This record gives sequence, C-alpha cells and structure tokens, in this order.
Amino acid sequence: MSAHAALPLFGLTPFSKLCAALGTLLLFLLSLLLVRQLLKQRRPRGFPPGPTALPLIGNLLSLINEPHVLLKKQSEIYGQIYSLDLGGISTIIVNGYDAIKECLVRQSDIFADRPSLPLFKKLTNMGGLLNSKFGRGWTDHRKIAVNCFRCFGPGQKDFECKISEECMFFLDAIDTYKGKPFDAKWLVTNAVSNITNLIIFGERFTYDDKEYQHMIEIFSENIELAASVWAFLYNAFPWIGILPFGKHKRLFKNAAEVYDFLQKIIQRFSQNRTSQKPRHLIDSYLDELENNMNDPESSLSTENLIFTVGELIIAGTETTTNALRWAILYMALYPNIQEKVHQEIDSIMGKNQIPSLEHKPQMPYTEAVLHEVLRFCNIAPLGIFHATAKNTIVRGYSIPKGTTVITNLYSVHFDEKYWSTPHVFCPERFLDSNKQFVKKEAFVPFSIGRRNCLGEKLARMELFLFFTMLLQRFHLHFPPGTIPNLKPKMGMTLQPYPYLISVERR
Ligand code: HEM
Repeated sequence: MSAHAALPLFGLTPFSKLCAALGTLLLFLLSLLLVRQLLKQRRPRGFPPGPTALPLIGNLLSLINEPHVLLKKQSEIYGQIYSLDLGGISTIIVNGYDAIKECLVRQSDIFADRPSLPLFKKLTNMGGLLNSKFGRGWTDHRKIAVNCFRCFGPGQKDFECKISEECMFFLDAIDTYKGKPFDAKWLVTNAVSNITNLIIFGERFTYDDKEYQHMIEIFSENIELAASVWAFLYNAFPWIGILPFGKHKRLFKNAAEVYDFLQKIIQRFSQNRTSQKPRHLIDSYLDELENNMNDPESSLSTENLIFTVGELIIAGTETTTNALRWAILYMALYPNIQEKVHQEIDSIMGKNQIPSLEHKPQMPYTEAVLHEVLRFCNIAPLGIFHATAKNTIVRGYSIPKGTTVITNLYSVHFDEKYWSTPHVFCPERFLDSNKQFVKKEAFVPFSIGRRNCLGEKLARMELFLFFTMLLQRFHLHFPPGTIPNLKPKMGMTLQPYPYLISVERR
C-alpha cells in the first residue's frame, strides 16, 4: 500500500476532507437511487409472469427492434398476458384477440386510462385528447372532436365530395411526373392531412406550403423518435433529460417547434370568429371554452386546444398515409391483385364515373384488398399505450392501478386461431365462397374498447376513395430492376422505407 493511500482522514487538508465527505455523500445518494430503482423493479404480488429483468434497465431491450414480433414470440412462452419491467415501469403485454377483448372490451373503463409516462407528461402534461387521462379531461375533448366530425367531417353529406376534390389535386400532382419514378410519400401525406385540416381549420393547405410541410415532417419524425430507445430510456430515467445529447432532445425540440407553429395557425383561423357560430373545430373548441369559463373542473384550455389539434393532425395523417403507401407498394408488388382491382373498378364505375362510397358494397374485392393491407401491414402494431384506472384481476392475475398496458394488435392480426396462413398477403381471406366481402372478428387495426380510434370512419372513407380513384386513373409499377424493402420502418406506426413508383395512365 502506498504512503498516500494509507493516510488516515485526520491527516488530510480541509479541502481534501471536504472532497472525501462529498464523495461519500454522492456514493450514498447513488446507492439510495439504486435501491429505489431495484425496489421499483420488483414484480407486484399476483402480477403476470414474464422474462427475467436485468438490473436497472429491466426488459427495455425487448422494445428495440420490431418489438411487436418479439412480444408475440414471448407470449408463446409466458402466456397471452405477461409482464415486462421497462426500467422500473411495470407493464403488462396483452397478446391475441381473446385476451385483448377481455381487457379492452369486458373491462373497458378499467383499461381506458393512459400511462403517466415522463415523455407524455413533458409533451402534453397528460392533457389534450389522445394522451389524456381517462376522466373528465378525456370526455370533454373526445365529445368536442366527435361533434366536430359529425358537423364538419364524415357526418356531413358533402364531405365525400370534399375528399374527392382533394383526390383530384392528388392525382393531378401525380400526373406531373409523366410516368417518371417518384416517391409518393409527401404527396400522400399532404393530401391525407388536408382531409383532417378541413375539419380542424375548414380549409386545405396547398402542396407547396413549405411551413406546413415542415411542421408535418418534424411531427412525423417525432412519431419515429417516440418509439426509439432514447424515448424508453427517458421514461425510465427522466433525469437523462439533463444530458446534452440523445434523441429525446430532438424530440422535445421538434415538439416545441410544432406547438409554436400550431399556436400561430390556431390564432389565424380563429380570427373573425362569431361566438357560437362555429366554422370548424377550432371555433367549436373556443365556444366550449367560453361556455365552461366558470366551471372550475373544466379541462378546456388554449394549451389543450393546441395539443388536441396536433394530435388529430398527426393521428389522422401518419396512419392513413402509411396505409395508402403500403397499399400502393403491394399493388405494384402483386400485379395480379392490382389487375383484379382494376377489373372491379372498370365493371362498377367505368373509367369516367367518380368513385363514391355508394359503390363500396358492390366492390368486395377492393374492400378485401384494403382490409388485407390493414391486417398485414399493422399500421399501429402496439396501438397506443393504455393504463389501468383501478386495481383489477384478469385471468387470475392481479393488475394494480396505474400499470402500463401494451396491446399487441399485430399479434391479433397474426393470431393463428383466427387466421390461416397469416404470413401470406391474401385479400381472398376477406371473401366468402360467393366472393362477397365478409367481416372478421379478429380485425382490429383501429383497436377496440373505450379508447378505440376516433377517426375510423373517416380513415375508411379516405382509404376507399383515394385508393379507387388512384387505380381508376393509373397503373402502378416499380421502376425496372427495383424491388423495395418490404420490412417496415419502425416507429409508433409502421411505414414502408422510401420507395420509388412509376405510374402510367390507364
Ligand atoms: C388507417 C388509419 C388509422 C389507423 C390504423 C388508426 C389506428 C388507431 C389506433 C390503433 C388507435 C389506438 C386506440 C387505443 O388506444 O386503443 C387510435 C387512436 C386514435 N385515433 Fe386513429 N387510426 C387511423 C386514423 C385516424 C384518423 C383519420 C384520425 C382523425 C383524424 C384518428 C384519430 C385518432 C385519435 C384521436 C385517437 C385517440 C382516441 C382516444 O384516445 O380516445 N385516427 N387510432
């Protein structure tokens, strides 16, 4: 032992003593944090079993690469309902149609909460609509949105014409490529988000509106970042927020920029408003805000209006856009399926009649293709995270209030009990022996239960009209010698990797 190391504490200078004391204190605090973290990681009594958790990070690694696939595989070992520790956040994973129905439908109120994870708290303070805790805040916001969808959206007769008008802008923009290969991503994104914009702002944005485009781009980037390792690390260890690096930094920067932009356009679209004579969702929200001014329990606020508008734009854009991009990709990949859709379109509305929702019941094959795209491509494979609003029991397991619940919707669409050869893209599975369309129980792309997708009807309208109008006018194929990557790009939603498509007028 060196003479220096052997020095007893009383031989040190006052400065060295202070350093030693601070070091000891730091070590003590770190040990306390470690013990606290390890205690948080203990599985509650009666909780479902699950894979062994590592110290500190628990099972966070399960969520890194194609988590929906791994979570389904794990359910084959631990059962349809099992648990994971996401770095001190106790979580249950629910797999397969039967188990998801048991939770989201049979115990709909109990499973209708959202988890108060640090990321969501920082982004929306658990307000707005999509991330809102289950209670008055959620009811107020959902009611306003549902009413607006009725008054300014799919509930209105002329809304279908407005979607068709947007489709025309979309098709004309595609025509400008004159058969040259292009990536359809931003055109589809713009066209689809404009449908939601009609409800929110009463207006569409032109495809060359750079400011709006930039907002959608960084918002969409956040959907990817929100499912990144950094986001999960931030949820487990929010103190990493002080680090000068990490993808969560970019996520917060993007969110701040988006909210700033939304605040400005909300102000612009609420100008010249007449109280109680709403023209769009923003006016309706401000009317309700006025009506509830003296209610101390009201959750309505200008801040929650910004969150709600942002959530509706992104929930409506990212999902439907990805579904259409997958549909285009699979039509080019399977020309025989595309050909059958072409034949059905030609026989029902010919080359000139504008496709309308009235045609839908006569077009079982097209319906089957769109359903198969939603089943096979799993746009939101893990839905949106839920949480339990109360202590409960499912399949004999005790699930405490506040447990995070991940519903693996992908596992439902690949559940062998309900689907034969689920790994094959086969629209015919949605047709009966008379080639008529049949609904399938285990088809849940929009989720089920109290928090089910608010935009389901709108999304179905958009998918049908955009898809039929696109295929009525064009033949789709990949540029010669190219086959795109069929693996999905990971995020909260699954999207195709960028790919080029060529279109020719039919
Ligand atoms: C193909 C298109 C779409 C798919 C696959 C889809 C899927 C989903 C899924 C899986 C959820 C989670 C439900 C849950 O928590 O259990 C959800 C929620 C939601 N979706 Fe969609 N969605 C689509 C289109 C839309 C559109 C067009 C809008 C509106 C413009 C929209 C608005 C919402 C909202 C607001 C929620 C949150 C509901 C709540 O928390 O009460 N979605 N969607």
